[in-house]
Amino acid sequence: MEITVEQMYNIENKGHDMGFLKKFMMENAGAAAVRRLVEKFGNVESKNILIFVGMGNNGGDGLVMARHLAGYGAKVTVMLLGTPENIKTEESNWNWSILEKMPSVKLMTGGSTDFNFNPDIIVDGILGTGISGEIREPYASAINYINQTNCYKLAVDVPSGLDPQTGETANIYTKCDMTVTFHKMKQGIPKRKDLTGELFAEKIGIPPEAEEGIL
Ligand SMILES: NC(=O)C1=CN([C@@H]2O[C@H](COP(=O)(O)OP(=O)(O)OC[C@H]3O[C@@H](n4cnc5c(N)ncnc54)[C@H](OP(=O)(O)O)[C@@H]3O)[C@@H](O)[C@H]2O)[C@@H](O)CC1
Ligand SMILES: [K+]
Repeated sequence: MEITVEQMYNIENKGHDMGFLKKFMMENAGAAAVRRLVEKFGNVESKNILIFVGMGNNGGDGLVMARHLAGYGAKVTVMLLGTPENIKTEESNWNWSILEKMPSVKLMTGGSTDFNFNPDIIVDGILGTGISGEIREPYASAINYINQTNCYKLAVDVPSGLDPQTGETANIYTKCDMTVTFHKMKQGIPKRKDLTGELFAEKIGIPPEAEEGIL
C-alpha cells in the first residue's frame, strides 16, 4: 500500500504522541538502512563510506547510519550540509552529539565537496519528505558531487530532489543504486525506479494504532 507524505507526517506525529518518539523512529530507520547496505555488500569493513547529511530528519537518519556503520568497521565520513547549531530537530541534534564523542567517525561541516579520498559508498541523507522548491546551496553542490562520483549510492527514504508525493523531480536530484524508505511506501517514489534503484520499504516500529483515523 502506498500512502501520502501528509499521511506519513500524521502517522509519525501520532506515534510520537503515543510515546514512540521520533528519536526511536530515526534509530530504527537508520538501522534498517544499514542492514540493507551490509546485506548488499556482505561486509563493509574498512570501506570508505561518505554520508551527506541535511539539516532535517533525513539527515538525522544519516547520522544514525554513521554510528551503526562505524560499528561494522567501516571508515565513515559525515558531511553536514550546514553548521551544527543550525541542525533543525532535537532528534537529529541528539545523534550529532553522540557522533561528536566518536573519533571513529570523521565529522565535516559546511558542505564543501573537496574530499581527500574516493568513497566506495555514498549515503544520500540530504532531503526526504521535507523537500520544497529549487534545490538551494550547499545541497545543490552535494547532489551534483554525488551524481559525478562513480561509486555505490544509497538514498535515505528517497533520492534527494525527487518529491516522494508527486514523483516529480526538482531542478537537480540524485540517481542512486538503492533506496530504503520507512514505514510504508510513499506514492511518488515507485514512479522513478530509474532514480531509486533497488527499492525497500522497512518497518520502523511505529504502532499500527498510529494509523487509526489516518489510513
Ligand atoms: N516519517 C517518518 O515516519 C520518519 C521520517 N524520518 C525521516 O525524516 C525525513 C523528513 O524530515 P524533515 O521533515 O526534517 O524534512 P527533510 O526531508 O529532512 O528536509 C528538511 C530540510 O531540508 C531543507 N530543504 C527543504 N527543501 C530544500 C531545498 N529545495 N533546497 C535546500 N534545502 C531544502 C529544509 O531547510 P528549510 O526549508 O527548513 O530552510 C530542512 O532543513 C524523512 O524523509 C525521513 O528520512 C525518519 O527519521 C524516520 C521516521
Ligand atoms: K535522501
